[in-house]
Amino acid sequence: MMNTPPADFDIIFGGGGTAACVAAGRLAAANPTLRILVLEAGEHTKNEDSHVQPGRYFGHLSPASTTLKFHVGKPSEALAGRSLVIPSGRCIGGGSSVNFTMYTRASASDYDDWETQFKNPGWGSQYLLPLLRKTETYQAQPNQPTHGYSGPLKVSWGGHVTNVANQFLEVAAATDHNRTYTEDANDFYECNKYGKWPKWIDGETGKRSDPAHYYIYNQGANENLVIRTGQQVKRVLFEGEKAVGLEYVADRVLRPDADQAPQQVYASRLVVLSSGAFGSPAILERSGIGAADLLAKHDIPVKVDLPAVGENFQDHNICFVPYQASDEAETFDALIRGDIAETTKNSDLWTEGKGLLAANGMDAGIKIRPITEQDFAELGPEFEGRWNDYFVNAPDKPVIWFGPSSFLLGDHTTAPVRRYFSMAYVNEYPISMGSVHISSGEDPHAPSDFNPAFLNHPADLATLRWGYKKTREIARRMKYYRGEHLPIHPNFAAGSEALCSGEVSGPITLDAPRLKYTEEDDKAIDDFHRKFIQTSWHSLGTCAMKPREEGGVVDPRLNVYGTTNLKVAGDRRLFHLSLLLEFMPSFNLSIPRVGFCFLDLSIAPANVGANTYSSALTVGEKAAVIIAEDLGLQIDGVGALETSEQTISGLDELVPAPPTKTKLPDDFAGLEGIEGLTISSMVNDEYTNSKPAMITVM
Ligand SMILES: Cc1cc2nc3c(=O)[nH]c(=O)nc-3n(C[C@H](O)[C@H](O)[C@H](O)COP(=O)(O)OP(=O)(O)OC[C@H]3O[C@@H](n4cnc5c(N)ncnc54)[C@H](O)[C@@H]3O)c2cc1C
Repeated sequence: MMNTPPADFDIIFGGGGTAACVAAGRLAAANPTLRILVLEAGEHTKNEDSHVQPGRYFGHLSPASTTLKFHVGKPSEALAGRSLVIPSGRCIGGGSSVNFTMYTRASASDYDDWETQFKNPGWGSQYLLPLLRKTETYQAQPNQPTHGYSGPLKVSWGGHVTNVANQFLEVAAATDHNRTYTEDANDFYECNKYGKWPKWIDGETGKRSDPAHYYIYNQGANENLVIRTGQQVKRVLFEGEKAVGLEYVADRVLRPDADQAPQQVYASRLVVLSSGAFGSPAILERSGIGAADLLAKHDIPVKVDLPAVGENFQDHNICFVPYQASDEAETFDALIRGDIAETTKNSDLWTEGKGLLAANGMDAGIKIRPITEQDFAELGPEFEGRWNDYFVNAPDKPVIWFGPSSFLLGDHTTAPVRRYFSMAYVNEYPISMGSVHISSGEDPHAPSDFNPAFLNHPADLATLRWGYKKTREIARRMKYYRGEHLPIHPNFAAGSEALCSGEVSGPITLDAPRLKYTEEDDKAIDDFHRKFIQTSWHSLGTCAMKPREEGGVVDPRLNVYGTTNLKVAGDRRLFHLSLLLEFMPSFNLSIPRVGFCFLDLSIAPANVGANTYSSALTVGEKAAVIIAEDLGLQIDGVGALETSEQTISGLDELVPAPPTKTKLPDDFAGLEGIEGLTISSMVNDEYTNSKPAMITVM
């Protein structure tokens, strides 16, 4: 038995992303004497324009970005030989500090499945809805029963809703007589209603609503809450079966010249892994927790043979199909190209909480399910089984989400300089599932052995085919429509009725007949999806919360199977805690104990039919409850989070400033030629290790 050095902290978080910021922030607010360390691979985000101005999210997608980590999948026949590249957030706040700020909630039945199908008591919708409400102040609309009105994160329509979105809604209303409009398309329960789309943006200040700023940076005066950036967690340190600390090394992207000697840090009460769907399984495997044969391959002594670690990888498949737009369309394209006048104008507007930098260009949409015979015919026989097995008895689950985006999400260096809008459609519950594992037992910077497994099932293609056809009919009728952007559309055969048109003078009439697609046309659409489908940036599921014998890695208390944990025996039930949290008690510390648990979207046992930020926040809130109870902390009122803008200061245990200009980070070695990585590359991106500069303000 090793002699564990004295602990420097009560709780250590390995990974400082979305869920970690929420849980660490809640615990610190509840008891400021709790010594909490957050170790994060990426950089600080505090008050950086590239993070707080939501409209700059494109910049993070640049191949030179240091705020994303790019995970390169194996080449796949299902993707026409492509290697899909899937990024994840890599900074304080993780995905929430770089994402598109789309506010989309899961369906209630998604969480009910987590509870009943995957046997996780306390994780059903009735327990999580109070936590969803607790995260938010819903500025978009008053008095909605399923929304919250006093949480730290603001939700609004953003600083500008484009006329493209309004046109989309008008055409949908005029042509889709089977579906209606709603003011709240995210009420948690309903599908098949068109609506404006809210954002995680403060409607008054125009700022991004992220837990980095509103759960962590606003507690800058608390010296017991320590954030260390530029640190790669290598593995968990154990004393027997008990997790006692973390080993970490300097991050090579942020600190390329730093000594790589491993350092150790110890916790007196809890070690938390919160490194996301890619980071958390990798840390577990390097710690000897994973499939025994895989660990043996990398010379890692087996601590727990847990074959499900790194399996069950899920995401959503998305396609942004671009259309040429007339000059009247309000779009982000000039901003993305770095146009100085446009950037200056919108920077000025942002100071008043208005304009495109206070928005995201995705202002309308629908969670849609098939209704008509034509819908089912377009979805075809490949989808029939999926419909009957999965969707038919879950009326709140959308088959796809679709909506307009006021930009071309593609390479603006090769596209003609003009305005574009796109139709985005997302397969909300792909059947195909992948895996992510380590490729080295020692080097935490080594690329992962990653199989995204997109489009391995024919029903996934059928769903997307429906998305293409439905959205194209709306796009062609919108008054700003000026033809398809041919490089990113299916290559229909000459003579096909479906042939794309390129430049046109205007839209077709609202009552024009719908296009008819032949089998050959459908094949062209499938080929197109194999070539162009991409990630929705919604990775999850790789350390699934399920029974161990059913492929689980963590139990419903977020403890890793086979390690000593803090499971509280007895009769305290989670729903009592959820109710208590409504009133946010404060904590009293009791017996020091050490444990090990998990907290990020890697725990999701199954997919959610939505963008995933909202679920990550909820996992963070739920984890705060569980940790408080497991540590024997008494909850008798939880400290409120100070959300005033003035309090965002302090917490400055910063790494040295990153170098201003270096070669591409290691993540990118050999990636230059990979299709998909150029998506959203910016005109003015320099290969720097500083903030990616998508939009320059001169
Ligand atoms: C580009 C992008 C756009 C998105 N757009 C939207 C959107 O518009 N709406 C929406 O709802 N969702 C969106 N998402 C998804 C959403 O942001 C994520 O689902 C969510 O942030 C996941 O939270 P998490 O806590 O599980 O992990 P993350 O937030 O990814 O946090 C994990 C953290 O761990 C760190 N880490 C990893 N490995 C290590 C290690 N070894 N050592 C130390 N630190 C480590 C990472 O750097 C990261 O900061 C988007 C995501 C991305 C990446």
